[in-house]
This record gives sequence, structure tokens and C-alpha cells, in this order.
Amino acid sequence: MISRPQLISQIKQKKSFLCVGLDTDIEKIPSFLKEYPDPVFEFNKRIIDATKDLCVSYKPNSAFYESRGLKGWQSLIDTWKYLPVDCLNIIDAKRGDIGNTSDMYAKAFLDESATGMSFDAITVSPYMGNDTVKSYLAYPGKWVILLALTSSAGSKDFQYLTTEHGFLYETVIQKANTWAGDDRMMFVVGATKSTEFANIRKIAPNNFLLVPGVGAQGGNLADVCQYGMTKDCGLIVNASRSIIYASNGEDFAEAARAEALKIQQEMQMELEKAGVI
Ligand SMILES: O=c1ccn([C@@H]2O[C@H](COP(=O)(O)O)[C@@H](O)[C@H]2O)c(=O)[nH]1
Repeated sequence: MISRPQLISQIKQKKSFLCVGLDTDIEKIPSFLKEYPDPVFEFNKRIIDATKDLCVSYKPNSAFYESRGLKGWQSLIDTWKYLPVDCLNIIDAKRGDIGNTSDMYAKAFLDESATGMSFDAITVSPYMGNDTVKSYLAYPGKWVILLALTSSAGSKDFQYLTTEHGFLYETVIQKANTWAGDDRMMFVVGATKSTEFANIRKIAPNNFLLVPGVGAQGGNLADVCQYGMTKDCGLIVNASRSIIYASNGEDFAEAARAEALKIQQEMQMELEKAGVI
């Protein structure tokens, strides 16, 4: 379990706020790994070994594991067990349902005694409201990361609808911040929405933001930092495909490290510029 002070301390120590996304698609991993009993776990293990000193977080996206049935769940459990204790481990599951169903989703990803895995944080959809979120907050010390302004083009369909408190995504942030403090609540804000970060900081001055969308989706890290960084950093920036699929050959882990290092070096510059380190 990683608390807010521990997360901030890791960011300062590692001079990084990188989250490596483990969106591991069995069709995309190097073919020589297919000889291993669990090629997906073997791939993740080598990616983790190659990047763990450069990042503060890992984020397996549950879709890539669920879509493989029983084998996928086993890869996810084994990956969770292998994740370094000093990194915030996030399950990107984007769940949301009525209370008793949310209780089961929470159990699935947060209760080690039930399923063999207990992530530090889980992504949750806000659409169904407070009872969607309460189930996860019932687990002491666990983080809820609520979808606010996503990186997707379709974010305009609902998230920018106007409400009496501004855009719908702003209402989500304001309301959710009454459900839990900034030691338990984070928000997803896409890197592709960098112009909105200054606005978001007015209503979420201290919350950590999970920022996907750099790398493969074209978001700009410097812009995200300019408008979104706080005195504690306040950002966890995810990159998945650009790191884990940097090479498809025997050198895939080294290539992933080189890609992660490039991002970490840029992050170090941004942390220095903002006076965080
Ligand atoms: O708004 C969102 C919310 C979540 N994601 C997830 O982040 C990663 C991004 O992967 P890349 O390969 O770096 O594009 C992936 O798991 C998405 O499901 C997002 O992209 N945008």
C-alpha cells in the first residue's frame, strides 16, 4: 500500500512520476516468449525488471487480462505479486455499478484473501454516482481514481456538457472531492487535454491526477507539467504502448528501458523547473 506521503517521497527519490502501463497483448509480444509457460507474465516480469528504478507506478489494464479468460487472470495475479512494493500499483478496470455489485468488483481487485491480488488503486467510472465509489473507499488506504476528463476523442460527447457547476467533468471532480480527501481520491485527466489542466487545478489543487495519453496518443508532457504540476508534483503520467512495445525483438526489455529513461529524464527536468526537487 502506498500512501500520499510515500508516493511524493518516491517521486522525489526517483525523480520520476512515470507510470508504466502493462497493456500486454499476447499478439504483440515477441514470439520467442511463447516458449514460456506464461508468456504474458514473462514479458511483464522483464519489463518490470528493466524499468522499476525509472518509474513510481505500474498500471495493468484489466481488459488485456480478462480477455484471455482463466489464463489472463492468472497472468494478472502473478504480475501483481511481482510488482515492486515501492511502486503504486493501479488496476485500470474502469468499473462502476450499484453498491452491492461494486462491492464485488472491489473484492475482485482489492481483497487478496478472495482473489490473490490487492491493488493499491483502481480506476472507477463516476457515471453511477456515490454508491459506485463507496465500495472501494471501504478498503482502508486504497485509492480511487475517478474518470474525469478522458484522453479519448469521445470525451466531448458527455464530459463537456454544461451543468450548473460548469462542465460535467468539473462537477465530477467537485462532487467526488466531498466523498474522500486527496489522500484517497485521484482523477484521470488525459494528456491530450493539456489546455484544461490550469482549470482543473482551480477545483482540484492538491489531488494527484493520473494522466494517460503521452506517447502513442500524442499528448505533450511539457504542457501537462506547465499547467498541471503542483508543489508535490501531483501528476502520475502513464505511457503504455510507447514503452512496452518499443521493440518486438529479443531486446524488447532494453528498448523499453531506453524509452522509459527518455521520459524519466524529461520528468526530472520538469520537477527541477517546478521546484519539486
Ligand atoms: O482517458 C483515458 C483513460 C485511460 N486510458 C488508458 O491508459 C492507457 C494508455 O495507453 P497508451 O498505450 O499509452 O496510449 C490504456 O490502458 C488506456 O486504456 C487512456 O488512454 N485514456
